[in-house]
Amino acid sequence: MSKTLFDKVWDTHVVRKIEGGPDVLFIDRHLIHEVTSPVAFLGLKSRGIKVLYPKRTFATADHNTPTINQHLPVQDPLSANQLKALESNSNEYGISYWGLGHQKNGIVHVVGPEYGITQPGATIVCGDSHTSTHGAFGAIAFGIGTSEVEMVLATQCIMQEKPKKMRININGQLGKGVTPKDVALFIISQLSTSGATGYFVEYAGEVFENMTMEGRMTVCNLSIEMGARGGMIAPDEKTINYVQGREFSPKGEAWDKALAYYKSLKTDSDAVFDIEYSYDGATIEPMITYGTNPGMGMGISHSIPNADDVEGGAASYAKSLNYMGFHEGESMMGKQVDYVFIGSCTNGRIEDFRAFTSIVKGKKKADHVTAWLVPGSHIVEAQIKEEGLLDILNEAGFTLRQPGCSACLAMNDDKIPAGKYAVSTSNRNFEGRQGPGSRTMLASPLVAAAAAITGVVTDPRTLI
Ligand SMILES: CC(C)[C@H](C(=O)O)[C@@H](O)C(=O)O
Ligand code: SF4
Repeated sequence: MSKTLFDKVWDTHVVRKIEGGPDVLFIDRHLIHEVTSPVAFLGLKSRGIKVLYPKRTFATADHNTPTINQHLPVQDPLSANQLKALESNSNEYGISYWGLGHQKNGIVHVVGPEYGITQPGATIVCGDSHTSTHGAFGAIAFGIGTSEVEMVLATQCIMQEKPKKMRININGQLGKGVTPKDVALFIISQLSTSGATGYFVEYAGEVFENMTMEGRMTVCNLSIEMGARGGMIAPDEKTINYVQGREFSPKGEAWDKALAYYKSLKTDSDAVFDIEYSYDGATIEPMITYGTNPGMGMGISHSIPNADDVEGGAASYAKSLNYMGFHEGESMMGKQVDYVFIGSCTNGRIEDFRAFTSIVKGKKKADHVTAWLVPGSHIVEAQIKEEGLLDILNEAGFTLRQPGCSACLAMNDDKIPAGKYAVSTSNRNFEGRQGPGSRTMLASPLVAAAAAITGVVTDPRTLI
């Protein structure tokens, strides 16, 4: 029978089928961080259970970590406790632990691919919704809850209902200044934040084929923001070149075997999806969000829609615009910007910093803008320095912080103050997401750079 990419990976990992119930899936790699793992370990301890395959689990500290002075002790007691718990649990159970200050430390979804933990055709889970990022490699990767983290630690398996299958096809060429982030925000604006609920998405077509691995990660990362269980892209030469030779990638004979598997990971031409959507890449503009969920996005040259033209209740639409201090029919161009944040597992990779730098080069940061530039990992941080980007950024009035989730969810000190406007390359613009009362406009690194230079929302195409 014809199979989709998703079917092929799923079926390879089913250890047991429960009649009328979920499948039991083997999990190849399990990523953990300080927020969602402590309670899972407590559960193991209370039941006297060991971690079945500690070498398949990898721990990094990212959500609560400061992005300056990482050599100093963490002040906030809750964060300090969670970080301590991650360290002691990892040590106790023989799990690789990349804590604060460790050379491999960084955002879980950035370091996973960098060290080859992420593999094509693998099953990857983490107690974190943006685990969908790893689908960029043709893996089935999804976020799980804390009780499931405990289940995976104990059994290396998880019980899952097989989701429905969606394919999103985008062909054509992207225009100038249109990045993978814009593609993702465009899709979410079309489907809404619940449009893919219950589905696992495959992204297909020229636009995704032409993307770099970093770009594919950005797209898959945002799958969860339209409600999907995850998103994936078939591995190709680019994927294989990226993966080969990384620390935790297979080597020697194991690599040859893996390669044969990777090459089989394509949707059969006559395979059927439960639903398909198709768009023309040439119609996508640089995007920006104007509301309080990632589906409230539009092409930067458009006007904020009228309540009548959007799905969902008028009352919640009005509440959202009111929170943002925006009005129906307005242009976003020229809107005040107080903060610019580039970073997160969505856009904290080297390519994002290259894009940001390409715009700010030879210009100066607007005086009133506070800019937080936060690399996703130490590798990204080192690349920024090695490639000379840091010099250009410093010259333009920017400084670089240390890796971590930072203002993406503001669990550390990087909080946008109440009422202030941030153009952010992260993934969520919920009320208070970047700090109590903060107002977030999600956008690409190019839009963020244009805002940082001009101090207002600006179409980056005018600066390229
Ligand atoms: C803290 C964690 C559970 C959460 C998630 O699952 O996504 C966080 O990473 C986020 O982005 O909101
Ligand atoms: S960078 Fe943001 S979205 Fe990604 S894992 Fe951290 S908090 Fe979650």
